[in-house]
Amino acid sequence: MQFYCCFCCGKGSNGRKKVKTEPSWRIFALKELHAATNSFNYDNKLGEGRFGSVYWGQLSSGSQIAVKRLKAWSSGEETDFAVEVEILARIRHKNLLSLRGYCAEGQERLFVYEYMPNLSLVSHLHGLHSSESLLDWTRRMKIAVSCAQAIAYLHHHATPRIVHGDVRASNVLLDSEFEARVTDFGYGKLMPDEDGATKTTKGGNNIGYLSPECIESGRGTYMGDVYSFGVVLLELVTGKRPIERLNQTRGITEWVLPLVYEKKYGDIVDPRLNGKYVEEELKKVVLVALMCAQSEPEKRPTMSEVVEMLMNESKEKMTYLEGTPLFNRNNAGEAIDEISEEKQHQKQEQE
Ligand SMILES: Nc1ncnc2c1ncn2[C@@H]1O[C@H](COP(=O)(O)OP(=O)(O)OP(=O)(O)O)[C@@H](O)[C@H]1O
Repeated sequence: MQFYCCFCCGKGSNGRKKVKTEPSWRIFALKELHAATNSFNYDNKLGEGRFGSVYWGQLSSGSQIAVKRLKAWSSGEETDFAVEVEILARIRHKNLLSLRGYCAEGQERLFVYEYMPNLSLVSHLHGLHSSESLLDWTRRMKIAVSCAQAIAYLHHHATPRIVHGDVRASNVLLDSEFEARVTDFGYGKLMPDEDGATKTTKGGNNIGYLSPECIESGRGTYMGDVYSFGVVLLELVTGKRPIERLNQTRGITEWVLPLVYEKKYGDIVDPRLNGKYVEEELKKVVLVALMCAQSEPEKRPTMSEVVEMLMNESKEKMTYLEGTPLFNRNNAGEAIDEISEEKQHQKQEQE
């Protein structure tokens, strides 16, 4: 697992003193960000989320950035903001979209990120790029593994360890090589609600991604992230949204499970792939996804186990897993009960 150090100083492994290099993040002046984004011009706007609007920009060095301009900020929390941002900025992994810096002037609070030319996974599955079918099977597998590695890094290796709290397809950005760069981690800590609950678990576009226990408690958890990642995996291979609202609301797990009982994996896969996928890999992703998206948190694997399974699990082990109760028709009643319970929670959340 590769990660980068923010500051290179002190001695290297060969004992020679290293040259102190520029930190990989810094504080930006508001003036500089105004110049980079053409004064936050509407034409530069990439989109809008719960925390603010995101603008494309270009620094005088030529490098492209994405600037998130946060909504109204209460000035009383200035010190906390700087401290928390500096902690977040030190969390670096090749599949996390780390901060390049921030700006805190007057009432303005802005985050500066590297610009991701292939935008988000959601734009390829359901949005702007969905008709172009740029996500072939190889790319989808690469996204699955790199996204899992990023979340596993947050859970098991980052200091401090971090619950993402808002794992979903719109928070999986894609770099020029179509590798995942997971974003929006740590926001819950930075911007808690008045009642202390993390905003990331409240309302918004995360319906369908939240585990039953996170809906219940209003807080993100490690195992809640695992559940959400399972939903993202299913979305990635099926091309379907996490929740369908046709005659009735139906979760993606509810749609996939009966097809797994029937071993109809070909009916699960995104038709835009035109049948071009690796069957064993598809089976592996679907089974791992369903293990992650179980209602009971203690039954879910950890993110490091997920990475291990996605990367190394043998065909034999997958065949064995397929025979376990979770994927067995005899267990169908129980599994559907669990899903209905989850649906109930989601309905309550909507109300
Ligand atoms: N670094 C980036 N490079 C390219 N596009 C980006 C970048 N960061 C965000 N975007 C795009 O900007 C838009 C808004 O992003 P933002 O993170 O604010 O909202 P969101 O994740 O869609 O929703 P929410 O904030 O409610 O979780 C999204 O369409 C996202 O794809």
